[in-house]
Amino acid sequence: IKGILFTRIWRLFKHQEHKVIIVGLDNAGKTTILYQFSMNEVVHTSPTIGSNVEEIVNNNTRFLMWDIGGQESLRSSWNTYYTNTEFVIVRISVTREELYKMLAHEDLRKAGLLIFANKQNVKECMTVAEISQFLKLTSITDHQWHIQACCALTGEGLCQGLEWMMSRLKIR
Ligand SMILES: Nc1nc2c(ncn2[C@@H]2O[C@H](COP(=O)(O)OP(=O)(O)OP(=O)(O)O)[C@@H](O)[C@H]2O)c(=O)[nH]1
Ligand SMILES: [Mg+2]
Repeated sequence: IKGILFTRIWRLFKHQEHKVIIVGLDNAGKTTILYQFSMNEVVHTSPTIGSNVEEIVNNNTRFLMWDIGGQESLRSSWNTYYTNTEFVIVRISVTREELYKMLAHEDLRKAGLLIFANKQNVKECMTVAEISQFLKLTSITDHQWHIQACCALTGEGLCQGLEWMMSRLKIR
């Protein structure tokens, strides 16, 4: 136990475990994305009350991913997860105002922003270009950001999102 604790603390100390939060409106596919990352599997989900957390290891880089429930009543408590967050993954449906408010939060000053345009297999789904325009992403200059089309059911696009996060860590 002592050993495990020590490793954990050491890791935190060395910043080798990178905290990621996944936020977005309910039904966006956040939990599906989390378990695609951690198990390479589509799990049966029900609306998340509170949060789920999983450790994802990629090339010796450890990410601690928090998937936070997106129902309206839960959104006011998103900010309790912000401390030490290095990356935020969101699905489009967060409105522009909500997104900008979130990025302005002190605890997310240095966080990178990865936007998953999920459910690309759904016809009516907004494209990357439409989402970029809607969220006015090009006006975000104080955070590094990236938008990635994906489909959590097949896992398509998720790796590219993870790779972007890895590349951000390298150049810091
Ligand atoms: N067609 C399609 N359905 C998806 C995709 N990703 C997730 N879903 C489905 O969307 C529904 C909601 O997914 P969840 O992962 O539970 O959504 P959530 O964002 O965690 O929702 P909350 O926990 O309420 O915030 C589920 O039925 C998923 O199977 C996708 O890429 N394509
Ligand atoms: Mg969920």
